[in-house]
Amino acid sequence: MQETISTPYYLIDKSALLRNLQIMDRVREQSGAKVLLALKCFATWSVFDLMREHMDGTTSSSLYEVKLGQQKFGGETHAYSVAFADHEIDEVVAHSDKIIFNSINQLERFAPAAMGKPVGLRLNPGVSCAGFDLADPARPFSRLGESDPARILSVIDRLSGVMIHNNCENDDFARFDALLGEVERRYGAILQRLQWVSLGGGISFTSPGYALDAFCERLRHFSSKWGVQVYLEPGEATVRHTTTLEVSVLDTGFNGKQLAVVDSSTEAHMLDLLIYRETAPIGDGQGEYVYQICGKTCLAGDIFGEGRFARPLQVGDRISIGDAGGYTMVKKNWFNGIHMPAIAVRELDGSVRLVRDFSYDDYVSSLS
Ligand SMILES: Cc1ncc(COP(=O)(O)O)c(C=O)c1O
Ligand SMILES: NCCCCNCC[C@H](N)C(=O)O
Repeated sequence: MQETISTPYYLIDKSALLRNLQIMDRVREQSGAKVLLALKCFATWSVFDLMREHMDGTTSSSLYEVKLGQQKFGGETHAYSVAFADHEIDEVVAHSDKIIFNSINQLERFAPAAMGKPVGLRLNPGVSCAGFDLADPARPFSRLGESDPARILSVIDRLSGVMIHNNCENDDFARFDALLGEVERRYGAILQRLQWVSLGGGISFTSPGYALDAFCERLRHFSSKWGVQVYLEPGEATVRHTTTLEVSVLDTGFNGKQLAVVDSSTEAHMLDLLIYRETAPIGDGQGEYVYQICGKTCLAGDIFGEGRFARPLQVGDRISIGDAGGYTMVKKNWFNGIHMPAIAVRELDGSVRLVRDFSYDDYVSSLS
């Protein structure tokens, strides 16, 4: 079946997803934390049937995400946004179990609309683990959350919890532990007044070798010390190494390096590679023929990375581009009018199912 699906398409492997989800189960059980999928990273609802068995719900960054979370995932639905608009707030409240405001201004403006639902505030502790300035919530002049303990204490009676997201791709438990310690030292007077604390996403606890037992113990200790329900909001950790972008070679060439142009694009289909100046894992890393795999847009730097192959590439050869689950499908766009990748799922029994494809009509209807 897989060979009959036309490229390009994203292929989500449920068995690989299940491996990450089983780690979610272990963390939930061992630590007592609740685990919410961060929809900003991955919102492909065709696999929510499997995910919802191993996660407690979703968290969101917008009205549309909160609605999707409630309607397609279920469980506990957290609403957060850097800024809600007046015309959104009633719908946000209607579709969520908790509303987390980014600022005290937003809290004061909208908390009366919360209809008695639990209200939270984003706390920005001013310290973080983020290798990219762009994704560092504690960057100078950050707009993400409130930092001043006195200001937060001034509204504490209106809060049932706080959300702290200050990690990005942090696979070092010691670093996580140290950051959480700093939060406890600086914000203890706040933590002791709360019922729940969300520690956000960006913790790579599904990565091979992550100190899972220590992580769970740390979360359990934090929870019992402050008397709070802990939440985690993993995006990337949920879907890392579960999804490929399947493409075909359209042309080959040589310009100091062997080049292969494929029927996809970084900018349109794996945008984070450009934003964060990274390359994708390509193929199985075996073989003596090295190719630079290039996208087909006009952008000179539309390059996925380099891959090794067992034989010279030819037009029509299929290639798998790895790690295409997080921040890909949610960011895809119609740049250059190139064909939008379909979405397929490899089920647990190995069968592959096409769950969505896109056509010229979708391109036309995305504009007017
Ligand atoms: C508030 C919040 N929670 C969770 C996440 C998910 O982060 P990650 O995909 O790195 O786990 C993000 C990322 O932007 C976030 O801003
Ligand atoms: N792989 C390159 C870094 C990805 C950063 N992910 C961003 C996560 C999230 N949007 C955040 O801002 O924390």
